Amino acid sequence: MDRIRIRGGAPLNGLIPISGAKNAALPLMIASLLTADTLELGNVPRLADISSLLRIMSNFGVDHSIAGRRPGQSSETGQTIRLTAKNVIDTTAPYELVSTMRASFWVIAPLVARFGHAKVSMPGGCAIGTRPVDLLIMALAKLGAVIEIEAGYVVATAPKGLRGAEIDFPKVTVGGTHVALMAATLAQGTTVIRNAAREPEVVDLAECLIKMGAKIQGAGSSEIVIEGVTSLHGASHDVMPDRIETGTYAMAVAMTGGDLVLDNTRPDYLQAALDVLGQAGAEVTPTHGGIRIRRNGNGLQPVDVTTDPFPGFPTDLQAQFMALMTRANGTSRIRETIFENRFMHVQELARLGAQIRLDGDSAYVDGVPGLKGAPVMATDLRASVSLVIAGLVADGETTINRVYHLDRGFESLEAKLARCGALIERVRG
Ligand SMILES: CC(=O)N[C@H]1[C@@H](OP(=O)(O)OP(=O)(O)OC[C@H]2O[C@@H](n3ccc(=O)[nH]c3=O)[C@H](O)[C@@H]2O)O[C@H](CO)[C@@H](O)[C@@H]1O
Ligand SMILES: C=C(OP(=O)(O)O)C(=O)O
Repeated sequence: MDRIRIRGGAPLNGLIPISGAKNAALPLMIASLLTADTLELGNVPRLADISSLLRIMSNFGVDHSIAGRRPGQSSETGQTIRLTAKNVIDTTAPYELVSTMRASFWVIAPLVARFGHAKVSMPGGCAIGTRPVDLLIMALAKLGAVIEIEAGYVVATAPKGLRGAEIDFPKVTVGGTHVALMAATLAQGTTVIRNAAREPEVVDLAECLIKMGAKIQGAGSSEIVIEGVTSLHGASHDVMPDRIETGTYAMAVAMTGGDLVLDNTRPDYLQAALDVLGQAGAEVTPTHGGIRIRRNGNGLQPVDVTTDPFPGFPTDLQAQFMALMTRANGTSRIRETIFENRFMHVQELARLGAQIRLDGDSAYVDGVPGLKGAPVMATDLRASVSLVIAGLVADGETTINRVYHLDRGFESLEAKLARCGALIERVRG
C-alpha cells in the first residue's frame, strides 16, 4: 500500500493549479443519465472517486470516452469525459460498487426519473458519521416514486413518471438537493425545493442541467423552482474549481509560511474560510485567476470556527484548519455541526504532538511551539490531508499510511506541493 513521506520545515512558494471539484464532477457525471445524448464534461479531476463512478456508469451501459484537456481550458490538470447514456441496460447499482463512495447513491434520481426504476445499494463514503439517506428518499417519495428497502438496497419505482411536488428539507442536505434537482427536471409539473443547499456545487449542477434543457430558477438560494420537461439533451460543461482543494493549499501555506498563488479558482467559493485565514494571520489577496496567500515571519493567531452549510465555514475544511491551529499562539475552539463523528484526525494529530481536547461537538486546540514527525494513519479524505499539513511543519519525518483516502479527492497532491518546495514523496508498495 502506498505511503506519503514528508520531511517538515520547508516553506511553500510558487503556483498551484487548482483542479476541478470532485464534489461537482460526481453529480455532473450522474446527470448524464438524464439524457440519451452525450454530455461532455471538461476539467474533470483525475481521482479514484471519478474512476469508481465511471465503473458504476459502465455497469448501467453508459458509454464513455476520456481525453486530455480541451484547448483553452485553463487548468494544466484535468481531463474531458464524454458520457452517453443511450443504451442503458441495467438500473441496478450493486453494493460492491456503491459501498466505496457516498455520491454514487445519487444515481437513483436520474434512473427513476428517466426509466421509472432504480435499485441502488445503500451508500458508503467517508466514515465521518451515520450519514443516513432518509431525506433523499423523502424527496423522491414526494415526487411520486414508490420506495421499498430490500436487503440493503433502495428500490424506487415510478412507472408513470415522477410528478412535481413541494419538497421542504428539515435540514440542509447537499446530496438531497442534488437528488431532488435531478429528479425534478423530468417530473411532470412544478417542483419547489425549500431549505435547499446553497453550495456552489449545486449551482454548477443546475447550470449544466439548464444547458441540457432543464428549467430551473433559484439555484444558489434556499428556494429552487423547477419546471419539469419531457426530455433533456446533450451539452458541454466545465467542472467548477475545487474550493476544498483551494482551501487546503491555502491552509498549507498559512502553516508553512511562504507565498503561494492558487490558480484557476475563485475566492467567493470559500470566502468564510479565507476570512478565518486572514484572522489567523495570513495575507489573502484575490488575483486575476485565483488567490494569493502569504505568511511571512508572523505567528498564527487562534481563531474559533463553527462549521456550517455554505456560505459558512465548510466541514470539509475543518480537519485542515485544526491542523493549522495546532501551531497557533493560544487556544482555539473548533465546533463541528454537520457530521457527528468528524474528529478522527484528532488522535493522529496528537501523535505528532498536537494538544487537542474533545468535548461533545467541539475540539479545543492548544497551540504548541512545534510538532514532531511520526508515522500516522489516514482515516478519511480530509483527515488525511490535515496530516499532510501538519507533516509539512513537523520536525523530522512524517509517514502517512493508507493514502488511498487522499487519492479519492486530491489530484497530484505530492507533485503540486513538491513543485512549491515541500519535501514530500510517495513511497509505492
Ligand atoms: C460527494 C459530496 O458532495 N459530499 C459532500 C456532501 O455530502 P452529503 O451530500 O452526503 O452531505 P449532506 O449535506 O447530505 O449532509 C448534511 C447533514 O445532513 C444529514 N443527512 C443527510 C441526508 C439525509 O438523508 N439525512 C440526513 O440526516 C447528514 O448526516 C449530515 O449530518 O456534503 C457534505 C456537507 O457539505 C460534505 O461534507 C461532503 O463532502
Ligand atoms: C466527505 C467527503 O466525501 P464523501 O461525501 O464522498 O464521503 C468529502 O469530499 O470530504
